[in-house]
Amino acid sequence: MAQFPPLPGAPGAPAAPETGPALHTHGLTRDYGRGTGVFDVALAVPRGSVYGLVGPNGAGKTTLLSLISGMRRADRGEVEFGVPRDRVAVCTDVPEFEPWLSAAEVVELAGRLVHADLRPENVKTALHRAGLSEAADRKAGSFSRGMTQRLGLAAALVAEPALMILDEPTSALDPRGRAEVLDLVAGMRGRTTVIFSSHILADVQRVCDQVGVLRAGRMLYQGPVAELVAEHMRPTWLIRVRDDGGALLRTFAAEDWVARVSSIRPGLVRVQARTVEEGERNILGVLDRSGARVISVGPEESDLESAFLSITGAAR
Ligand SMILES: Nc1ncnc2c1ncn2[C@@H]1O[C@H](COP(=O)(O)OP(=O)(O)OP(=O)(O)O)[C@@H](O)[C@H]1O
Repeated sequence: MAQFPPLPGAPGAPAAPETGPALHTHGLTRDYGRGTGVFDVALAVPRGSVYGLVGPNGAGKTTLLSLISGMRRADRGEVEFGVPRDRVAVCTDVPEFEPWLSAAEVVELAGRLVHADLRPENVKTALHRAGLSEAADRKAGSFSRGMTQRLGLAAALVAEPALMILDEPTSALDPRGRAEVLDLVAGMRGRTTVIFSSHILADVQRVCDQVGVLRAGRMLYQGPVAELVAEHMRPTWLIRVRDDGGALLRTFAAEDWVARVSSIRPGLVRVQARTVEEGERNILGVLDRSGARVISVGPEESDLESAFLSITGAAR
């Protein structure tokens, strides 16, 4: 049985501290059997951060967020909020609303659950931030999946939460909608703590400062995105040349410090050294001796995607 401490903000509970993590869990476990579920998860979400929860399909992201938000029960472990419980907002990946309510009514209802004195401006602002001003009077039942997802965000935003838990908030959105929602999330940094799950690692890299990598229900890495990317920096360079690059490729292949060389497309060669140092010491000398007409040469940027693939054991 899960041992939950009294929720901060609940009657009789101590006042929430203003420092320390906005959310943390200890030993959080939900075992569905046959190795699935989440196991011993110690999540730590720093106050004011934007925390991305990533992992392959079935890693346990939705389960973990549901345990935190109380929608599912843990077998064991603890969830501790560092913010008042009534300032935590949750938005599921497929939010559902009464189809006969207008978007404004949905948001107003959500807001009044928390603030009895909610003002019409609060509803307007939330709809505006979620990009739904034009659709305020339309029935929720007529909304596309992307608009429904935005409505979920508006309903979560209206009471100005201190912590937002968002499960795949951009999954149903087109590229423009995704960019808008990511900007919205990025704009909350420092004021509102946000934890969101996503499959799209470029999105996470763009807006998150913290990341948690789940695989098979276990947390493989948790910490700053920048650190994870730097740890997995690969000693790889991209070289653009005027010709098709075939001769250069053969030249690099004969070098003993080169671990791998490949042609990405005509005129673009990728060279992977055994170490950063060997690459930095040798690459320009080889280019010089080769006589190739070099347009550009530079390190291949490491990104969250390559770090993720490395950490979860998949080869690129
Ligand atoms: N209620 C349940 N009963 C039994 N097994 C479940 C239940 N819910 C989820 N699972 C299993 O637990 C694992 C984790 O599922 P979960 O939905 O939490 O993963 P996820 O990381 O959110 O996946 P996705 O990225 O595909 O949405 C999966 O193997 C899933 O089939």
